[in-house]
Amino acid sequence: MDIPQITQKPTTITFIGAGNMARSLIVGLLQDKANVVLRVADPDLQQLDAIHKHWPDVLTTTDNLEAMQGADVVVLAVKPQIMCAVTETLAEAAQRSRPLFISIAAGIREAALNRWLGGNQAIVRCMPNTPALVQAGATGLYANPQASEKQRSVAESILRAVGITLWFDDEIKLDAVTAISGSGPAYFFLVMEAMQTAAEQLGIRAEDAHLLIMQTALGAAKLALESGDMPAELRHKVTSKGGTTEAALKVLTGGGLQDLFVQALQAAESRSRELAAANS
Ligand SMILES: NC(=O)C1=CN([C@@H]2O[C@H](COP(=O)(O)OP(=O)(O)OC[C@H]3O[C@@H](n4cnc5c(N)ncnc54)[C@H](O)[C@@H]3O)[C@@H](O)[C@H]2O)C=CC1
Ligand SMILES: O=C(O)[C@@H]1CCC=N1
Repeated sequence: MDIPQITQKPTTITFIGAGNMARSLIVGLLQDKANVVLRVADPDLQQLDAIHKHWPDVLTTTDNLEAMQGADVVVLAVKPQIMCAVTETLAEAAQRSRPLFISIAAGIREAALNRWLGGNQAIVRCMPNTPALVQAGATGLYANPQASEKQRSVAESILRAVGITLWFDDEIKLDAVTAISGSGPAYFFLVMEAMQTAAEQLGIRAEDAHLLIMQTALGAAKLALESGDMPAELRHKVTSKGGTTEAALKVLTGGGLQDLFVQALQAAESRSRELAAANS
């Protein structure tokens, strides 16, 4: 991967928080053989050990400030509920060293982060999703005016190591992105679970049903991505007149599936706004 260098040296990226999302980004960066030095800080020694065992070159520490020293990029990968407490302890150092901050936290606005970090910081907010764990993520990004073009490129390169990226000029759009792709994997998993239960009720063995459903989900996504046809067109191609698919789709649409999705995504978007208001 071609990470644009902020300095002539490798880009030093510090992760504050060594959980699932941080680990997926670390794997992506290492697999891409990016010219980076990686550091991770987390108070949980088990999390640090898990990283050290697999990737001994990644520097690990329980001290956030130590990890941040001299870093070009600081990725804030802790839960939203503790973001305020964590960033306030980084503020003094941030005012001196002025790294690029990348926040992956759901529902924490740039203005709040900036204030907690002492103000006038370069910040990129991202909304990734869990398929980042297998380098198939989708991430929406927003940069504040303090972030330079080079810093935006660095942020994009880091997130591109785990999937596709899409920029938004308006931060508020990240609430919708959270509802669509941030939470989105859960919607598809729910469909898989529902199909699994139904298949077993039709007398198919659990492991056989699982295999058929996973491969069908993978195949449908691949076809939708690669065929050039829109999903509606692909659906029509599966649906023979008077056939089995038509019988099933009648039940799903008759039950109000499309409207349920509108309501579900609206609920997720509103919740993202509520979280932002509660953490501002
Ligand atoms: N799970 C998901 O689907 C998505 C999560 N996110 C965001 O990613 C962020 C991280 O989520 P996960 O990785 O799933 O959580 P996680 O719980 O796996 O990781 C959080 C890590 O932060 C560490 N931590 C706690 N206190 C700390 C402190 N004071 N300093 C440094 N580290 C500390 C914890 O020990 C833990 O290892 C969250 O803000 C979440 O909103 C964003 C998009 C999708
Ligand atoms: O459910 C949540 O709040 C987080 C944000 C997107 C995915 N998980």
